[in-house]
Amino acid sequence: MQLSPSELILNADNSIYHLNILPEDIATTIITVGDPDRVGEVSKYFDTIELKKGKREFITHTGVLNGKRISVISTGIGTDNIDIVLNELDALVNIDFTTRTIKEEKTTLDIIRIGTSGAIQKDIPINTFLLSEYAIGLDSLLQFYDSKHIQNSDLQDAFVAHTDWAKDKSTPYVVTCAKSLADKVASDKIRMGFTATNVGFYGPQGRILRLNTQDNALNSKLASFRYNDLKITNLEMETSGIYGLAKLLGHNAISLNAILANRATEEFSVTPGETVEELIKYTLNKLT
Ligand SMILES: O=P(O)(O)O[C@H]1O[C@H](CO)[C@@H](O)[C@H]1O
Ligand SMILES: O=c1cc[nH]c(=O)[nH]1
Repeated sequence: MQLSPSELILNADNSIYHLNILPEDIATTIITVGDPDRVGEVSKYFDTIELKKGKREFITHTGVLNGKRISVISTGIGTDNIDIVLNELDALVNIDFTTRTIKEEKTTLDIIRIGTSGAIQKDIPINTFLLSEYAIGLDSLLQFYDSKHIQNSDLQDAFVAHTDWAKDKSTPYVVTCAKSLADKVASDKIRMGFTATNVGFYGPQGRILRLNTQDNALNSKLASFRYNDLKITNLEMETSGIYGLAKLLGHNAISLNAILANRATEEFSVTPGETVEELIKYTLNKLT
């Protein structure tokens, strides 16, 4: 079936609509970062850079490090942007732009998020590196897709009961990382975690500046939730969407978090730039 111009949207140069890149512009190993300025912080370590392109918050650099071709792309903030980035990355490798048809033979991408995050457990020190083994999406992205088969409904039901989750909010979904990729990047420098992804930085992460929240106990309920030996470790804004869509589309994804805030101890890193830089160097070293 041919995908129509309103569904698969290509620019005049045949690049994909938002990312503004061509199929040949990306490697099969892709690092995602939230902040467009972080793209250069990653690609400055490449031995060679073959491409720099961008549009809106979606900046892409592709290059080679130690013989391995890598792309780094900024997603901006939130799972709404992740919907765009994951679908367009997949289209770049798995849809033929000339015939507008889905390719018979699929390409699998390795997708590695390098992002920042806030811990909700007291015992997670500032500047920790954390790999999200599990993610719980408090956003609604995955619920728009045929995705029940990749959700962990028992865990979700236990979470909804524990937190007395308001019906006005979307139903939480639990998804997991790609174990093979996690094994490649993990070490004793990385703490494994269970990441909660939410739709905002303030109210949805329990921050109160001037506005009161619907549930002032949200973060303490997240922190006290237990399921077998699992407990929620940290909060950020992309991981559940990346894991959910990557799994549905047949890609491998992991999310690495530089813990800059601890919400339980009310601390924030005094060296955020250095911590993110260390995580970038660590990740590139493991990938190449
Ligand atoms: O540092 P990045 O990758 O943007 O990740 C985290 O930081 C942003 C909020 O400040 C959100 O995108 C959150 O997920
Ligand atoms: O607390 C934090 C820190 C970074 N990013 C988030 O989303 N939350």
